[in-house]
Amino acid sequence: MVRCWYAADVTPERDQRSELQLDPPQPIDIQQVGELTGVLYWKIDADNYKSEGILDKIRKERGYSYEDVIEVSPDTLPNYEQKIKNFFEEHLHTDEEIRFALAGSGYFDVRDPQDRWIRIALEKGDLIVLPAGIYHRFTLDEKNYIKAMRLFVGEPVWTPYNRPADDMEARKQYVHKFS
Ligand SMILES: CSCCC(=O)/C(O)=C/O
Ligand SMILES: [Fe+2]
Repeated sequence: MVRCWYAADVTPERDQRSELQLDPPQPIDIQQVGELTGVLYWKIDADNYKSEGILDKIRKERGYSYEDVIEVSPDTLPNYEQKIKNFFEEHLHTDEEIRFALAGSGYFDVRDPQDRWIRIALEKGDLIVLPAGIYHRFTLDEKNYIKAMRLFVGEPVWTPYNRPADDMEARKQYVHKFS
């Protein structure tokens, strides 16, 4: 099962790629993360997802018509340094952010209703959906590699809106549901 915990701040001594555990650690399970934030989660067989059928069912039910694959590593991602920096700027999107880890791992951080960071350790086979309007960020972990499928309803829009974006309609709707 995907591991999640409340995360400490990044400091000069604690890199974004470290676990950022609190002292003492404050784990939280993904069901609770979902209740607090609206994040959805599924475990999928990443080696057999085509025959397994779970991904197809999710895709049909939620209307995900677009897919591509992103490989985040210094060797594979064009403009890597800038993209890594952008991914870790706290931001929101006007649509869901859907990521299915095919290989490797990384951390998605999402804000809870008290504005605390919850860290979600995405690994091979984890599929998460971040709702439109949720403040979040992404970083690789210390292994420095993830390959993920990106899904979308219709033509993809990847635009991040950095915090503060509280006046955006997507944010207002999100806050109305989860606060
Ligand atoms: C694991 S995919 C890289 C992160 C990303 O695409 C994104 O939009 C983060 O917010
Ligand atoms: Fe994002």
